[in-house]
Amino acid sequence: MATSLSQAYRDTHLQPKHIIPLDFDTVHELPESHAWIQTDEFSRAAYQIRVNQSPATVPVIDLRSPDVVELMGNACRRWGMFQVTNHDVPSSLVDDVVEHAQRLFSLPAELKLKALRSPSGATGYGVARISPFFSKLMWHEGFTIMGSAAEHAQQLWPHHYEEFCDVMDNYQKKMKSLAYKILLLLLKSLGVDDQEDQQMDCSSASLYQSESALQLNSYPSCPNPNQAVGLAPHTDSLLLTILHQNDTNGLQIFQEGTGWTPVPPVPGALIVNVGDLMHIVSNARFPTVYHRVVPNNTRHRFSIAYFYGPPADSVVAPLLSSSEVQIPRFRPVKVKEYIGLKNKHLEEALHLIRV
Ligand SMILES: C=C1C[C@]23C[C@H]1CC[C@H]2[C@@]12CCC[C@@](C)(C(=O)O1)[C@H]2[C@@H]3C(=O)O
Ligand SMILES: O=C(O)CCC(=O)C(=O)O
Ligand SMILES: [Fe+2]
Repeated sequence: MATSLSQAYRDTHLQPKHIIPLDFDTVHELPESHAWIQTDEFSRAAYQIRVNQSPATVPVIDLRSPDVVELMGNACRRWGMFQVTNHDVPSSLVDDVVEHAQRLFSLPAELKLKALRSPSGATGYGVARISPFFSKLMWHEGFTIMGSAAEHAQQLWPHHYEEFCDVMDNYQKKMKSLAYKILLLLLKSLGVDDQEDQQMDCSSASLYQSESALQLNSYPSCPNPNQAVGLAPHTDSLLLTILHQNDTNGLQIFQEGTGWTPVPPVPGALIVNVGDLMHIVSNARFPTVYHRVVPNNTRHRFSIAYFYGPPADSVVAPLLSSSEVQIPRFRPVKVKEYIGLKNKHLEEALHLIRV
């Protein structure tokens, strides 16, 4: 039987102990558990490097631009990221998703814990999946949806869970078609134009089929943001991530030589970033983006991340364009095998499949 994405995550869970989010409503100073400043992780280069104050910023691209393929290709090669406008996702739908996320995160802590993602689960309320890799906790709480959210939403709102599920389903449908559109444009910019050619090669992923996950993120205002971490630096694992952020700064990307660059919210735009699998498919022509979230003293940040990837049972391999001579930099890897490697080795996973 085919493995679903959620099964692939369940199969390789790595959570020795059950970590639960802080009850942010009741704390007025930064607890020891969330104070990163004295840890090795905090002083490692990635944290120390200054934040670029007047940086070049990731490009904002109009999806209807006649040069969209070139613009996106350039942005992905240079940044692994861009923001997109004219994406046809109604702002009312985005607002609806954010409102439901806000409603969820403002529930009392003991109620949210009823929908806790179990250590071996995929869907539900909880800390970021990467949390066990760090000795301190993040100033963050999340709600992950893989497949149906009904079971967990019902634990929160026994009689009114359907509306939440409908909104999340609608949003995922819209995201899916946007992600597919963007994937085709990116493949075109990589010189892989021919869908038929590719599908004949049955060893490579069926990039034209997909699975996805939705992550609602909440970063409450933080009493001591300079010593805390909203979301620790990481790369996203799948092909593409499409992110909405509310009007509160916090997202930063890391680039060699430049350091951390903020990605300020652009009203109405969605952020698109390259994930590890796209890095593999592009044969490292597109970098996978190392990013983090820093907390804010006064404002509550919310973000909605949609992760788009091929089916868990399919194989991903570098797609080499016919017009350039290239040597594959990665061996072919099954999506679920890569998820397993990532869940075990985090950023080392890509090195393990390098050839
Ligand atoms: C489909 C995905 C993508 C996941 C795992 C799973 C569902 C939740 C996603 C996140 C969301 C928060 C950051 C991250 C790093 C995390 O800890 O959970 C993401 C991770 C990934 O991109 O690897
Ligand atoms: O909140 C953000 O802007 C980042 C979220 C993120 O990186 C993720 O969910 O993977
Ligand atoms: Fe991310």
